[in-house]
Amino acid sequence: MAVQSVALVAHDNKKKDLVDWAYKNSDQFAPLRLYATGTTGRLLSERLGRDDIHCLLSGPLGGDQQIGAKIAEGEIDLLVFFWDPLEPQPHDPDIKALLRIAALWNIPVACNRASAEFILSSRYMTDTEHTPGKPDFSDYTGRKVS
Ligand SMILES: O=C(CO)COP(=O)(O)O
Repeated sequence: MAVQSVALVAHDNKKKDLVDWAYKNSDQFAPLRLYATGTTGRLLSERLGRDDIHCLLSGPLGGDQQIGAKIAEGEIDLLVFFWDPLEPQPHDPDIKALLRIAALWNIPVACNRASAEFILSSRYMTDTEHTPGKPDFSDYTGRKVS
């Protein structure tokens, strides 16, 4: 399964880095469905000249949770989240929840430009034979609860 949809998220001090990186790779992004939290999405739309980015709510207003829900529903194949390790965020529980859901559903996550470059240059980006392996939660969902 090739990557078809990507979520892009960045904290304020990292937005320039993310937008510059996305612009540099805009040819590779062209065929991909893009999702983003509100402010990140607005900046990306302006810079990439795309009006088809699915801009959700701003992160602190629920956007991180919206992205997490889309990951759980299988709508997002890759998360690029340049989070800021030096700045406390008011919605820290939402950030943690988003990263947890991405780990739970086994999707690749890039947390900075270096990891984003590794992932974007991976042959798995376009390999239709490769399946990242969706986890099987049937033991959990079918468990006995008295
Ligand atoms: O806060 C964010 C991620 O946690 C990003 O939200 P914005 O893109 O709306 O700034």
